[in-house]
Amino acid sequence: MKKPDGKVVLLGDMNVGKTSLLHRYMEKRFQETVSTVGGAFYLKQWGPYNISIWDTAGREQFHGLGSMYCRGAAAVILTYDVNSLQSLTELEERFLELTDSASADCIFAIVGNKVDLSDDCALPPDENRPEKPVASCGSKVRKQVRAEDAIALYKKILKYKMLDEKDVPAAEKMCFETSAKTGYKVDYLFETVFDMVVPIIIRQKAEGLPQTVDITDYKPAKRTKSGCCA
Ligand SMILES: Nc1nc2c(ncn2[C@@H]2O[C@H](COP(=O)(O)OP(=O)(O)OP(=O)(O)O)[C@@H](O)[C@H]2O)c(=O)[nH]1
Ligand SMILES: [Mg+2]
Repeated sequence: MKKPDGKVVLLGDMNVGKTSLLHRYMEKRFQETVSTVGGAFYLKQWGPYNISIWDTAGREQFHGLGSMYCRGAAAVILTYDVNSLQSLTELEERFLELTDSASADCIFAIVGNKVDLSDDCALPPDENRPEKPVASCGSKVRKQVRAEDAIALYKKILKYKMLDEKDVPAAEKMCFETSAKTGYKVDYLFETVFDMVVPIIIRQKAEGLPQTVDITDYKPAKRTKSGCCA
């Protein structure tokens, strides 16, 4: 098997469409999925480099695996569902800390998937959205997460990582909206990220950093009261 030169990891809550995005990009089709168990990866040739793209499980019981998959990652694609504000909140509350093991110069992309289900009839900026029932907007439902919400999260990530806005790609460039179902902006997302990780791969190769996932790094998650893992 070819050895990967660099790693891109998809993270996000269950059901947001991580596996579907990867299928759409790699196989150019949308097919029914089953909820991911553990993780899986695809290898993508990008110019002279082989990039491994890791699909992770959003389900809580697999949460402990996330930081193992992120180890040394050149890019992390944080995925949410544009019709679920909670799925965006989860990125900050549950998934961001998993990226502590990623490369220090890791690229972050924030991706709102399932745009085919909603119309972008923008909400008034001061409307208190989460408590409101989903209103209809034309033939579709009204989108629950605005582009500005994703941009605000990107800026919080920079703060968390203690990065200066002027040293990293602009938030507007790194926040995407996609549909794995129709294929909308899926190629654009992955190919933008691949172009950005090439310099990181070159540096990692020069430093001789390994690009495999070491399962001995896995630390089982603590049990919570509900019996799930955290
Ligand atoms: N309408 C629509 N449905 C989607 C889209 N992407 C995924 N889905 C559906 O959403 C459900 C969950 O998709 P998955 O790709 O399995 O989600 P996941 O993030 O991989 O979930 P876990 O593996 O549990 O973490 C499936 O029924 C998909 O068919 C999309 O862009 N539009
Ligand atoms: Mg999945």
